Order: sequence, then C-alpha cells, then structure tokens
Amino acid sequence: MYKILIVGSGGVGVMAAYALDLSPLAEVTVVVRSDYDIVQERGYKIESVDYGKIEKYTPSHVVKTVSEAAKFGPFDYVVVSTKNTPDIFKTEDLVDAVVTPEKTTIVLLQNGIHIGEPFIEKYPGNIVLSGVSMISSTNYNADITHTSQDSLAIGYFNNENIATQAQKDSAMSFIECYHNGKNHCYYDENVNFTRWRKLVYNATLNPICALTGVDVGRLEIFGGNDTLVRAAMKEVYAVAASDGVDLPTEVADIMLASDDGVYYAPSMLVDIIKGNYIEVEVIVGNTVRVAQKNGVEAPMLSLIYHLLQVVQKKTMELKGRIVLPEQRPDHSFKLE
Ligand SMILES: NC(=O)C1=CN([C@@H]2O[C@H](COP(=O)(O)OP(=O)(O)OC[C@H]3O[C@@H](n4cnc5c(N)ncnc54)[C@H](OP(=O)(O)O)[C@@H]3O)[C@@H](O)[C@H]2O)C=CC1
Ligand SMILES: CC(C)(CO)C(=O)C(=O)O
Repeated sequence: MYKILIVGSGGVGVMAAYALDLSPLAEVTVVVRSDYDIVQERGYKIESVDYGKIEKYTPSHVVKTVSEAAKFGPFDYVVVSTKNTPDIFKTEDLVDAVVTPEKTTIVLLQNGIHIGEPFIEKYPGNIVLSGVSMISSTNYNADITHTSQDSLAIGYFNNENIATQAQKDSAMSFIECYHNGKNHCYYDENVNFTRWRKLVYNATLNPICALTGVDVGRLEIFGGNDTLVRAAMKEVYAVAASDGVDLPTEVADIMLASDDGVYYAPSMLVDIIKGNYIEVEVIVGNTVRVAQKNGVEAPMLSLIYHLLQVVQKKTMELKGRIVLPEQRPDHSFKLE
C-alpha cells in the first residue's frame, strides 16, 4: 500500500485524488484549504467526462494543512497540484514537512517549464516526477467540472544523484496506482518534450484568455486565434527548439482543437475570475528567460509576460501584499 498525499485540491488535485482513491494500492490524504468545511459537510460534487456524475466524493483522509497531513505519513508520494507561483510562495517550501529525505517521491502535477530544478536542489536525495496533464477541470467551491479525458503523462526530472532505474520504477508504481479503465495515465520517456508541447497551449491560450477575459471558444470566434495565438505559438516553437526540443508543426492545431465544442476557461482565466494569483513566472516568465538566454526573438511572449506581471501586481495590491502610498509618489518610487 502506497501512502499518497495530495497538496492542492483544485480541478487537477481533486480528480487525481479521486483516481488514486479508486486504487486498492493507494491510501490517499488530501490537503483541503478553503473548501475544508464544505468538503467535511457534503464532500465534493463531481461532473466528470470520465466518471459521470458523482454526488459525493470524500477523500479517505482530509486535512486542513500540510503540517497536519504529517500524521498520516510518512508518505511514499507527495503530489503537488497547487498553482505554481514562485513570485508569491515557493512550492518546494510548502511541502517541506511531508517530504521524507530519500523516501518520498514528489510528483509535480503542474504546468510550466523548468519547474523541477528548485525541487531537486532542495531535495537532492528524492525522486521528482513530472506530470503533464490534459484534463480541463475546474473547482468552484467544491463543485468539480471536468470536461476532457484525464490524460496524464508521467516521467521524471532527471536527478543525477539517483539511479535512472529507480526514478523510472517510482514513476511506474505511481502510474499503477493512478491508471484505471476511465483515465489515461502513462509512462513518458520524453516528458520534457511533452512539457514543451503542452506549453504551446499554456503560454499562449492561458494568458491571452486571462488578459482578454474570454474563454477559448469565444477567443476563436472573436478572431483571436488567427491574430494573436498562432503568432505566439510560433515563438514557443522557436524557444523550445533553442532548448533542444523540436515540436512538430501540427501541435498548434492539436492544441487549438483540444477543447473543441466547449467554452472552456483555461486555468489562468479561472484564476483571474477568482481574483487569484496567476502562474506568470513558470508558464511565460521561464519561457522568456530561455529565449533571452539562447538569443531567440520572442516579442509577443515578452509583451504577454510584461502585461501579466502588471496584472499580478494588481492582484498583489488587492490582496494587501503590496501597499502603495496614498498619494502617487514621484518617478523615483520603486516597489521593493
Ligand atoms: N485545471 C486544469 O484543467 C489544468 C491545470 N493544470 C495545472 O495544474 C496545476 C493545478 O491547477 P488547478 O487544479 O487548476 O488549480 P486550482 O487553482 O483549481 O487549485 C489549486 C489548489 O491549491 C490549493 N492551495 C494553494 N496553496 C495552498 C497552500 N499553501 N496550502 C494548501 N492548499 C493550497 C488551493 O487552495 P485554495 O482554494 O484554498 O486557494 C486550491 O485548492 C496548475 O499548475 C495548473 O496550471 C494542468 C492541466 C490542466
Ligand atoms: C490545456 C489545459 C486546458 C489542460 O487540460 C490546461 O492546462 C489549463 O487549463 O491550464
């Protein structure tokens, strides 16, 4: 029996918990923050393309905080499915209390590129798996709407301190727990390719929907795919190539068609709607930094990045993280 902890119970985390809870191989604990009372009272309501309508799902163990979760450990796997916002808090620090050195495998079910490095640096003796998820799932107050088949590619962020076979074995055991007849969870030998491939969607549709306030269906109908998205996608191709990943030309069309028939709001737009922080740094910031490092021109991505950074600062001010002087200061004023 594997003890598995899920930190981050949003659209992705709750569906992961549900899949893992179906397995006789897994004992699942979930950290539930703002939905805690509602989940204790009536569980999650799930409307899922894979599992149908579930009136009540209550994970095997529900706890309010990561430190409280430790009582159900030590964990074989800690699945991280929070948003990844290093400009706000470091996810590698969030799970500190539940990662047992040299035992716990950390599974990052998060978007973005080059997100494994901070974990390997902090936990040099632990395996870190890379989960690239296509799922289209949202959580509004413990009501989950899941609209495309859960397809989860699992590989590992190579940790040179650990034998390759051990990293692969750990990925395989996780897949054995997660995979069932309804979802699609598979081992991906080249998960870095798959991460860049997915970024073709996330670095373009997510921010453009977030900045314009429309879902992917409306963006297409209103003409945004041809005027904005495809050009930004081309830049992602060029940056990926400079990082050693050649993406086939058809990826753009595949990504543009991936939510066909649904007015789907990508996770970054959902964050804007909820007034949450956005994953600007790992999705667009890291891409722009790779472009800069490798001398690749990416003017649209840079523009998108700087627009998103302003939006993030606006959210910081609304949440009280940034407090501005009442009177507008002179031009020499800089945020710390
Ligand atoms: N949604 C989707 O379809 C897809 C999303 N992704 C990626 O998966 C990751 C998760 O996305 P998604 O599920 O949409 O995210 P959500 O915003 O729906 O959920 C994030 C969850 O993390 C919780 N959380 C954040 N910080 C903490 C903390 N300090 N302690 C405990 N809980 C915390 C939040 O709790 P609270 O509600 O209290 O803030 C929330 O429940 C992201 O990287 C996203 O880009 C990838 C593929 C598809
Ligand atoms: C591509 C998609 C919709 C995954 O299913 C996603 O990653 C998101 O909403 O951020």
